[in-house]
Amino acid sequence: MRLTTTSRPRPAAGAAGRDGGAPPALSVRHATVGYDRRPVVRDADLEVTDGEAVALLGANGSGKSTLVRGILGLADVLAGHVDVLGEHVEHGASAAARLVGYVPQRHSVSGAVPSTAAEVVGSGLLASRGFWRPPRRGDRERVLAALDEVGLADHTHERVSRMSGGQQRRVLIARALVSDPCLLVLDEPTAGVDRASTEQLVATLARVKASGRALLVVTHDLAELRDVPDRAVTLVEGRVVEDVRLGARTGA
Ligand SMILES: Nc1ncnc2c1ncn2[C@@H]1O[C@H](COP(=O)(O)OP(=O)(O)OP(=O)(O)O)[C@@H](O)[C@H]1O
Repeated sequence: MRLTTTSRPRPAAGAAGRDGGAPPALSVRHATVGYDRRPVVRDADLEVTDGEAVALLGANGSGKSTLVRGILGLADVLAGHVDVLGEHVEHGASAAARLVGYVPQRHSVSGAVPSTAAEVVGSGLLASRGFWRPPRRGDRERVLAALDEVGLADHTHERVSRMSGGQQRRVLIARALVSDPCLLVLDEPTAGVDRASTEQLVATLARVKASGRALLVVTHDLAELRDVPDRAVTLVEGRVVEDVRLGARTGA
């Protein structure tokens, strides 16, 4: 039984887009992002629309994580704008937590925690809603739909610590999807994952994109993502030096 649909209703939007239509999932305009007033990323422009996937490339220390932290409201936007679905993202503000799903780099689930896949995914609802709020009707269905979206509907009650690294990564993607974000940001989703699991992860990302969500994927290995990214944006020393549309690629 499929619990997800292929076209998602948009959550309530903020301001209209620049052409007066619906705002893009992510709009970064002339943004300078850094820490303690020290700029790391300067004058960056980046837009990701619904159903579009963008790969974010750059050498170590080029500022990829800092830009992502700016989008998540975890680093200071010192100048310019970062808008998610037309809502300004400010350091510490809650808009990003509601509208952006985030899958951190090399995150796996501790073997010491005897949680099931459903419990880990359910924790994503607490994070986006606030720990003090009571469970809502429909939470169980949301968890099942998120697990279905990543192809793990048959693993709901399985201990995550017993799953493969690739499956654990997909559980974490489901945790990021459970609050129905318009934008999913992933930091090196295929790093440290074997080839077969990478194929499944890439298929999962293709499905998430087909559902209409926007994807921003930080990666060192564009080829590994096959045909998922529509564009590649490259950072060098904190500046966006290239934003190119990618043609259909056949992969290796
Ligand atoms: N929390 C922080 N406080 C102060 N400076 C930071 C912080 N995090 C990163 N930096 C600095 O920002 C610069 C860019 O780092 P960042 O982690 O954004 O690069 P990156 O492209 O993501 O690198 P990598 O590929 O190695 O993860 C570096 O000079 C780093 O020292």
